[in-house]
Amino acid sequence: MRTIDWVDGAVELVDQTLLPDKCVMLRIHTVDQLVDAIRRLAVRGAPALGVAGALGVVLAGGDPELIARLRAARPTAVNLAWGVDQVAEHLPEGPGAVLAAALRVRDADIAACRAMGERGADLLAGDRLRIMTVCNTGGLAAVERGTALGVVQTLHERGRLAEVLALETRPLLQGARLTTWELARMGAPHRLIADSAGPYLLAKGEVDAVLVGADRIAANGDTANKIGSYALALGAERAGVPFVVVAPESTIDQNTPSGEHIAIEDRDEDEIVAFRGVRVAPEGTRAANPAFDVTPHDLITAIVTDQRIIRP
Ligand SMILES: CSC[C@@H](O)[C@@H](O)C(=O)COP(=O)(O)O
Repeated sequence: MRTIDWVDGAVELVDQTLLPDKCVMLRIHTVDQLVDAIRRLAVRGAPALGVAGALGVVLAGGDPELIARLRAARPTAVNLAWGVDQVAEHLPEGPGAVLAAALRVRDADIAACRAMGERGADLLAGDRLRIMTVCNTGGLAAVERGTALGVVQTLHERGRLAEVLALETRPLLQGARLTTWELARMGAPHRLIADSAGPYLLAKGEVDAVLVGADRIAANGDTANKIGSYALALGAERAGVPFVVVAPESTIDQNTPSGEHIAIEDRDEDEIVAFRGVRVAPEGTRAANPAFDVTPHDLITAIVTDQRIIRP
């Protein structure tokens, strides 16, 4: 199954808001529909957003206003703007060239994820690895295989995975809803943990490596990823556990010198005070909802890309 693809003249994508209860494909015909799907996280995860941006330019039919709106639908994952730009530069060559460029972005993601899986699994030492991860970085965050969870998949295929400890990833529960769903489909052993249990389990020696994805990697290696990643990086350093970022080269933003320049998406307060329409805090409670945090490069053991290993 592909998370996102171009099928019979439209974008098709898995509506991730409905998982794990239902696996429903959405057909997207307009940029407005695509921007809505991106904002409400029906499609999400940096590599999948890159492909959404690329395919969205085909839907935009050269309209610069639509392209600008698509490019800005979410601010933190650089892949979205990157995917748009990869395709938009072919607009003068006509619709055939635009579609071909968009499909190249899709195919490049499939190849990049496979390469990251291999390189990441080669990097990690040990035969029975216990991996901790946050958010969802699997096939649902890309096209076919994921980034950090792509490494987990490769380890599992090689018979080297003991267990995954997956953080539930408040407030939208990408870990509880999506990562567990993917790990179960892979047949990979896993347990779900509360986000706040991460550093404690690291301190107890229950983890061999922390693997996370990235939404934007600044030129100095500072890395924006799902909120909670920074706490894991601090816990991992204290426990002497490798903290490894797995992301395609397209997530590295050479135009952003360091983490303090990365725009962090602030999402709706309702996502914190309620879940799926059920209020969990007293009425009128205010909330802060940064969707990402920044892990400074000195806490990162290695960045595994589709082309190389960087030690920031
Ligand atoms: C391979 S996905 C890398 C990141 O995009 C992922 O870790 C993440 O933070 C996704 O956040 P989301 O808000 O679900 O789009």
